[in-house]
Amino acid sequence: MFTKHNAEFKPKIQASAIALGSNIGDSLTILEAATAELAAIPGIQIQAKSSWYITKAVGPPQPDYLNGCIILQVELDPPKLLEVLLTIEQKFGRVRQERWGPRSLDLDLLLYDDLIIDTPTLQIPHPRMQERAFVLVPLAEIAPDWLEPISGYVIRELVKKVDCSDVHLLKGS
Ligand SMILES: Nc1ncnc2c1ncn2[C@@H]1O[C@H](COP(=O)(O)OP(=O)(O)OP(=O)(O)O)[C@@H](O)[C@H]1O
Ligand SMILES: Nc1nc2c(c(=O)[nH]1)N=C(CO)CN2
Repeated sequence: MFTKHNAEFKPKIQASAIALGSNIGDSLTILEAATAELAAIPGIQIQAKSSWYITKAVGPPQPDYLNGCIILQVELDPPKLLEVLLTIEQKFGRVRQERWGPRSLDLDLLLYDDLIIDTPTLQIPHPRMQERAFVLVPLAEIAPDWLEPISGYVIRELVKKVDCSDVHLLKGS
C-alpha cells in the first residue's frame, strides 16, 4: 500500500463573513465576548470587525438589537465553522424559541469565500442577508467589495437597495 509520509497537510485559508446580534442581556459585553471566543479557536483569525449598531427588531415585537459583522480567516470547512458558531451561541445562553424572537446571541454564517451551499442544515450565502439592513450596514463597513454570489451584487450595492433608517451607529464602538 502506498503511504505518503512527507506530505504535510495544510488546510486552505478562506475568508468568511459572520453576522452577530443580541437583544437580551448586556448585549455589548456578550458580542465582544463572543468575538473573543471565536478569535481563540485554532484555525480562526479575525481579519476585520465592524462597529456595533443599534437596530430596530425585524420580526415579532421585541427590544432593539445590537448588531455587527466580522470577517474571519478560517481553516475550518463551512459545516465545521457552523458547528463552532452554534456551540458559542449555546455557551452564551441562547435558547431556541420562536422564529425571529429575542436572543442573547445570534451568529449567522453569511459568506464563505465565493461558495454557494444549499443543504437542509446550511445555506451560504445566508438566504436572508440581502434584505437585512442590520446585516448589510455593518458588512458594508468592512467588506464593501465582497461579491454576494447569488445576486451578483457587491455588498456596497446591496446596502443601497435596503432601508437603513432603523440602523444607528453605537457611538464609540
Ligand atoms: N448560513 C447559516 N448561518 C447560520 N445558521 C444557518 C445557516 N444556514 C442554515 N442555518 C441553520 O439555521 C439554524 C439557525 O436558525 P436560527 O434559529 O438561528 O434562525 P434565526 O436566527 O431565528 O433566523 P434567521 O436564520 O433568519 O437569522 C441553524 O441550526 C443552522 O442549521
Ligand atoms: N434588528 C434585528 N432584528 C432581528 C435580528 C437581528 O439580529 N437584528 N435577528 C433576528 C433573528 O435572526 C430577528 N430580527
